[in-house]
Order: sequence, then structure tokens, then C-alpha cells
Amino acid sequence: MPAVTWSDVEARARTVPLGPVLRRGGTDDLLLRGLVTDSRRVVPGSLFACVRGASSDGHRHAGAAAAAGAAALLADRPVDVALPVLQVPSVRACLGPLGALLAGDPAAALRLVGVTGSNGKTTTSTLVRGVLEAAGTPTGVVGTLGAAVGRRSRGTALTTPEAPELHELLRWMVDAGARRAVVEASSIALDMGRIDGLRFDVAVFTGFEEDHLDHHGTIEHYWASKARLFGSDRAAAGVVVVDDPWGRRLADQAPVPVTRVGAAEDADVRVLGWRTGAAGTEVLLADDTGGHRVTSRLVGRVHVSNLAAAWATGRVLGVPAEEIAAGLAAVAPPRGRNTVLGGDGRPVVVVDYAHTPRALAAALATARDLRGPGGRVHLVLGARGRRDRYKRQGLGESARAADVVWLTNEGSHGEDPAAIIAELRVGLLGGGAAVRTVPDRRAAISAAVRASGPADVVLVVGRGHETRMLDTTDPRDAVHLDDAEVANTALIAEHGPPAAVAARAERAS
Ligand SMILES: CC(=O)N[C@H]1[C@@H](OP(=O)(O)OP(=O)(O)OC[C@H]2O[C@@H](n3ccc(=O)[nH]c3=O)[C@H](O)[C@@H]2O)O[C@H](CO)[C@@H](O)[C@@H]1O[C@H](C)C(=O)N[C@@H](C)C(=O)N[C@H](CCC(=O)O)C(=O)O
Repeated sequence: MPAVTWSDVEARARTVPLGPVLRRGGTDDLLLRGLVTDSRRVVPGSLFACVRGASSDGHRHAGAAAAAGAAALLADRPVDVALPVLQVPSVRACLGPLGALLAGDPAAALRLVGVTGSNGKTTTSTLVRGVLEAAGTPTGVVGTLGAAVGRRSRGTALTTPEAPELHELLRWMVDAGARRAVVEASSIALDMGRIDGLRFDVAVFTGFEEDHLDHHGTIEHYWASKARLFGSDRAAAGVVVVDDPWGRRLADQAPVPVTRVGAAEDADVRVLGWRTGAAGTEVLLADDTGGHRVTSRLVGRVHVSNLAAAWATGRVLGVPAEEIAAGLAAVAPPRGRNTVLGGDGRPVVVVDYAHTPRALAAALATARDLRGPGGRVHLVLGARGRRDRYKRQGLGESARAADVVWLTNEGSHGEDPAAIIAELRVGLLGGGAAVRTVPDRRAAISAAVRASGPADVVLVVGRGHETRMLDTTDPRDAVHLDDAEVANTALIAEHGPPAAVAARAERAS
């Protein structure tokens, strides 16, 4: 990380117009390297920001930060630690501007695309990156699956990291040669100022439904957090999927020029038709340059609007149509987003991240598309503990569209797994689906695969790409559990290897 002087830090903090900035101690030329919000990640020379959180207060960890070698503190109240302190009205409000400064303002060297929406952020971000790379622009990405640039990747804990980490990642991308970056912007991140200090060439909205109300309280607040990405201080232009009323409202109200995307007649990038199968998806689009056929390796009708949004983003950024089409065709499906396993004489298994009622309904529609003649859909369904409990009945209601529902655990985080399952079951009441309860997730996935025939589809939802599952409130208790890995093992155990592999093995023996 570049070294930054204490006087430059003070000057940047003064650009946040919230109130007085007081500097206590430290010479102007004191050098700082990196802004850190967690005392456990402090290295010698760090500026430690004391963030007040929901369960802890960074001011209480200032001593630990000093012991780890922090050179100075950013605080919003006096701290009894022998280090130079910059006292500001709100530490959180300074994280964006100071995170940018201490990372050497990497965003100035990048053109940015921000992607928000209840579902589809990861897929759309991956597609937009693919389009830009196909057009010859090295592009980084940061989101739910981590951060990536070129062939390198890094894990991240949050969809949108805290501002200092986000700017550090952008620095890493710039140093690796990136000229653009795609940033997934979660509503919580927008609300908490994690993307403060960034300005996007294009802000993309993939769609909206009730989610994260544990954090936002009301759907209106959730909506307003997402809409913030489309302010003229944040974005130069918007690409908005208008297939739901919230998208229409955003397109109508956004102060920036908006490209409307969707099936509606007034869409600027209009979806005229599509078809999807186990091998991929084809979408027919129309824009002001005429009709276009887009093919993709991504499976499922849920990706139709993601593909159209990525197309529109490419157009807004001036990428020629052929290069957008080539980019979209080349993108490999992101992990855990309608990942298709099996088939080839065995049941098809789809592993997906769907964890909201509408996303589940869409995933079930995809599962029905993939059935063979007379095939049934088996759904493996749970709900994460201690999060957005109000969604459980709605998930159960969406699940009625399956033929057989295998209710199971999805990581109870200290809640009673049986109580979570009971809440899902309420939504299933009155539906026609057969319901089985197998609390152990591995056993549930295996049982669903065992019960399926070659024309059936097993849909495993909720965790997608995740490989750790937690049943207590202590993160150290998390265990390895990869739904795709479990499904693959079960497919081989119950139905043998794919027909082609079996035939090769037979020829070889
Ligand atoms: C609601 C929320 O965003 N919470 C985030 C917040 O937690 P918090 O305010 O409770 O922090 P805290 O534990 O009270 O600690 C306060 C401060 O003390 C620091 N600390 C704490 C302990 C210590 O020993 N030393 C120390 O310095 C912490 O690093 C923190 O800076 O700050 C933490 C540190 O950055 C985050 O890890 C934490 O995310 C939690 C884990 C989380 O689950 N967030 C989810 C809800 C989230 O943000 N999700 C969105 C949406 C996902 C999507 O839609 O896909 C996301 O962008 O990921």
C-alpha cells in the first residue's frame, strides 16, 4: 500500500462535510499505510478506524490495534490510547474517502460498473465482466463470489466489502492491469456507506423483491437504499430491468439517463423471446440498432433478464454488438447459480443460490423446463437461521410448485432447525407437493437424488456457491458442506457415472 502523510489524511477527512475534525498528536509527515477497521488485521503503520458496530465498538479495540503496531487512530470520541488521533463526527462516513486515499485513489484509474438488485447481481456482474474482457478491456470484479482480476482471485466475507477493503481490492486490480471494475453493491452496503467515494459509469438494477428486512426494517427503506446507487452523485447512467413495478419506479424517478430493459413494449433493450435448456440459454433482443440473438452457457429463464441487462450495459459503455454477443457466449456459469449436474441417463441436479420466494419460483420454473417426459421436480429446501425469518412462509408457498419437497437444515446459526422447518411447512399447507423431512442436509440431498429417475430434476436451493455451514452462533463451528459436491457423490453412488464415462470404462476393460 502507498504511504500517505498524516496531514493528507486530515485534509481528506475535512472534505466530509459533517462537522469539526480535531487532530491530536502526530507530525504532518507521519506516514500511514492502509486503513483498517478490524484490530485483528492491523499491521505496523496502519491507520485504525474505530467503527461502532452492532455487536462491538471499535473504540474498545484501539488498545489492541496499538499493540499490533497501528500508527494512528480515526475515532469519533476520545480514546485513552497513546497514539495520534483524528477525531471526526462519524468514523463510518470517513471510511470511503479515507479508504480511497490510503489505497492511493485506485478508482481514479478505473471506470466502474455497479450492480444492485435483490437477485441476479453476481450473474450480471460476471456477464458484464465477460463482455468487457471480450472487448479487450482487462476488468476486475468484486461480489458474493469474492474478487477477481485476470486469472487471480481473492476471497471476501461480504458481497460488498467495507470501504477500506473495497478500495484495497481496487488497488490490487489496478496494479494487475485492470482498466475497469464491476462492483456488486448490496443494499446493506449502500446503506452503510461501503461504496462511498466511488462513482460509476453505469449503475445496473437487476430486479427487486422483499429481502434483508432484518436490516432495513421496511421494504421502502430497502428500496431507497438500492435507489441510492442511481443518484447523479453516484452514477452517470442507469440500466434498469423494468419487469417489476419497482424497476419501473426506479426508471421513472432516477435522475440519471436510464436504459430500460425487459419484455415491456417501451423497453429500450427489449426481450422478444427466449428458450433455455440444460446446454444453455438463447435470447432474442431488440434495441435501437435492430434485433440480436444472444446465446449463453447459463441455464435457466432467470438469466434472461441478466443477459439483457449485461447487453444493455455493454451498449451504454460503447461496446460493439458483436463483441457483446461474443462475451456473453463465452462466460462460464458462476458457481452455484443454476449449476447443472447429472443428466446423461441420470437425473439432472440443479444447485442454486435462490433464497427468496421469487428466486425460488424462478428456479423451480427452470427445473420444470429441464425435466424429461413425465419427469418430476424434487426440491431440497431449508432456510438460514437468524436471518429474515419473515421469508420462510413465502418460500414454502413458492415450493408448492415442486412435486416432492425435501425439507432440511440450511445452517441454523443457533436457532432450532426443527422450528425453521415448521415455518417452511406452513407455506406448503394446502399445496399438492409431497413433503418429506430429512433434517440432515447431506442425507436430504442424497435421499432426493436416490428417489429420482432419469427424467426427474432435483433442485437444491439456498446455499449455491457456499462451502461452509454453521449451526451455532460461533463462526468457528462452521463445517465444510458443498451442496454440489454432495449431489455429485450421491449421483455417482445412486446412479453410477455419466453414461459416456461408463461406456469408456467398459471399452477399456
Ligand atoms: C450489518 C452489517 O453489515 N454488519 C457488518 C458490521 O458488523 P457490526 O457492525 O456488527 O460489527 P461489530 O462486530 O459490532 O464490530 C464493530 C467494529 O469493531 C471491529 N472489531 C471487532 C472485534 C475485534 O476484536 N476487533 C475489532 O476491531 C470490527 O471489525 C468492526 O469494525 O461490520 C462487520 C465488519 O466489517 C461486518 O463483518 C458485518 O457484516 C456482517 C458479518 C454481515 O453478515 N453482514 C451482512 C448482513 C451483509 O452486509 N450482507 C450484505 C448483503 C448480501 C447480499 O445481498 O448478497 C453484503 O454486502 O454482504
